[in-house]
Amino acid sequence: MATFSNAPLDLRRLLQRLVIMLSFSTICASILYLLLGRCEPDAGGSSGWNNNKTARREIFSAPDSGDANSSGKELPHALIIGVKKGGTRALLEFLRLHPDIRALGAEPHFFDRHYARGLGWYRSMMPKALNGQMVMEKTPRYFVTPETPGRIHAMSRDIKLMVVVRDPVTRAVSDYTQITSKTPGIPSFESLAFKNRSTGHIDSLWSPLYIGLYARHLQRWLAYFPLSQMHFVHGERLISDPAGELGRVQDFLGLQRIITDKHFYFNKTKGFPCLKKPEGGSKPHCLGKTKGRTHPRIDPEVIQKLREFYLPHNLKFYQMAGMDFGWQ
Ligand SMILES: Nc1ncnc2c1ncn2[C@@H]1O[C@H](COP(=O)(O)OS(=O)(=O)O)[C@@H](OP(=O)(O)O)[C@H]1O
Repeated sequence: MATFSNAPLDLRRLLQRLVIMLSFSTICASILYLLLGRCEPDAGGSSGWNNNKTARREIFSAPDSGDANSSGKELPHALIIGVKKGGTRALLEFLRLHPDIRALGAEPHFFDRHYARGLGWYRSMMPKALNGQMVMEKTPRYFVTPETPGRIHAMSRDIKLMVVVRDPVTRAVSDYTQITSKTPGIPSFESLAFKNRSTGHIDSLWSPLYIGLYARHLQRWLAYFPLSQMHFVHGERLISDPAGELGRVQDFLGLQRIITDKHFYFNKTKGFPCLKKPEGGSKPHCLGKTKGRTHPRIDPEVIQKLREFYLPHNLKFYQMAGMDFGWQ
């Protein structure tokens, strides 16, 4: 009798337990579903964050690690790609005065020498930047390294590229001066510039001369980037009118013109414009001894021959750069 009268109560308890167990398993299934990522929108979905991530992955072909800006560091938005001995250090040091620019001091040589280290390494080299600050570096060898344009394009197709252009003949002499400072006693500029001096056959593959074949190098960049993404800085004017050149560079970078005349003074001893107050410093500052070396005297006939050699080759370059360099 007692067993019979307790039966509905047991049934109720059993039902209650069943309901609790069912709810519990539904919750577990939902959690599992979420953890397995089944809730992601489909690939064609319009979630901005997700799409951006996919796009970033696609454009980076070098090995990468970690998300962008995970440590306040970002890949560059602009690069000074050349030319060697054009005035690239001066341009970088001047640009550092701008509060919206963060620039790496050393040359990382990522796209020409250390590409295998991957974009994670490259990013880790960059200075920390605040949101909205432009990150940049300079490696003058990029301009003449064949693989570089494609690699930079694979990282970012929107990157802004700057090239400091100097008279190719003076540039060659400057390059040679640097080589002799490191390796004294090498043959003269005049003898290295020619394969055969008596026939006048110029050795265009000699590195100091090869770098000055601006049109040839630019052609490789134009296979990846439109001319509008490149800005040519006049190397000689960077010395005679640094504020003017910097004004045009700031316009190109889409930045406010903050670097002006008031930042520079002409140091007569150095013979170059110097900074009244460099970034992070309080005293006037000129570039070091390796900038502004005294060039050796070169036979004027050789200088003339080199000018004649460069002119037809680089004419197209001067037209495309849209500047009157004055030494064409
Ligand atoms: N403000 C200022 N101070 C000193 N030097 C200046 C400046 N502006 C431009 N220049 C010229 O820069 C030339 C060196 O170019 P780079 O910095 O591109 O050289 S490097 O490729 O990084 O070695 C360097 O070449 P040389 O004169 O042959 O040494 C300078 O002529």
